[in-house]
Amino acid sequence: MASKITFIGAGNMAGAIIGGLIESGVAPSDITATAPNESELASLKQRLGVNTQTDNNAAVKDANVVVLAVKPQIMRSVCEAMSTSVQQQSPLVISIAAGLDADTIDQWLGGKTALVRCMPNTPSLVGIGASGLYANGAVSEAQRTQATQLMEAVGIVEWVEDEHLLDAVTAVSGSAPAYFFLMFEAMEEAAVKLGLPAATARRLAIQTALGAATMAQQSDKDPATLKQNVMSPGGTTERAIQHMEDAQLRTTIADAMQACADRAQAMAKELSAS
Ligand SMILES: NC(=O)C1=CN([C@@H]2O[C@H](COP(=O)(O)OP(=O)(O)OC[C@H]3O[C@@H](n4cnc5c(N)ncnc54)[C@H](O)[C@@H]3O)[C@@H](O)[C@H]2O)C=CC1
Ligand SMILES: O=C(O)[C@@H]1CCC=N1
Repeated sequence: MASKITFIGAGNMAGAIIGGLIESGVAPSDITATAPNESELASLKQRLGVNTQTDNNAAVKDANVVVLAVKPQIMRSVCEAMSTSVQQQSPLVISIAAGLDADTIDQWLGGKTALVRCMPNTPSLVGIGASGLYANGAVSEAQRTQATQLMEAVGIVEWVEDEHLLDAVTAVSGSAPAYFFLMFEAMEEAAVKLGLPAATARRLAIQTALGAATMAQQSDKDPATLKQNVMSPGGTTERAIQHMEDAQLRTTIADAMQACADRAQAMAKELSAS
């Protein structure tokens, strides 16, 4: 991928994607990251060897791809302050902000931007990311391929043709690593109550999640069948699963994902009106 890629913002998500890109073979010298804070940039430079810059406009010059990786709440001021540079350079712009719609960002950047909205997740850091992508009308086929290649370097990619579906992607993968981390916390706490040392419990729970995910990915059986295969009639798993069903775990998950997608929509409304 012989592109110069600039990340506007150098926080959790940018760091995860940059780490994954370098791991996949992208040269650190082809990557620039920006942030207002020199010390945040110094640690990124030391850790990953990328170029750093506190001036967003300078960082956009020479970039083929600009990834907007700041918090949604400051996206407007950041975009408006670099709109002239973006208009001059005409890079492919990829926004990873939750909620914010393509038309709003395009407007803040001065219009006619080739803009891809991407909803990634933090496992991109270890090359097992899952990203949803949406392109506006100004994105060429070559730029779509460029965005696919960039995000496939850190995981799997699914394109959506209806922009609103990115809110569903946020609910099922963007925010979802946190759901599984919560599950690890809860399982570790419960296992400690059952008498296991915390470190042992954590190791076993994480390895089990990894095993279940790998099986689900590699098997031709659906998750319901794989679950059934663990449940001996009258056995231990049946008791555990029955307890989860009785406690309406499915409803809790559905409600949480609905709340996630609703929040993305509400953020888009709040921020486009501000
Ligand atoms: N953290 C996650 O799991 C995910 C985050 N996202 C999206 O990624 C974006 C960034 O989120 P995080 O990385 O979690 O936030 P973060 O707070 O870790 O990073 C934000 C970065 O922006 C920098 N920044 C602040 N003002 C700036 C400016 N004027 N110019 C350049 N950089 C500036 C900060 O110094 C920091 O490096 C958000 O829009 C979020 O919706 C999307 C998917 C997953
Ligand atoms: O919580 C958030 O708003 C961001 C977007 C998806 C994951 N983290």
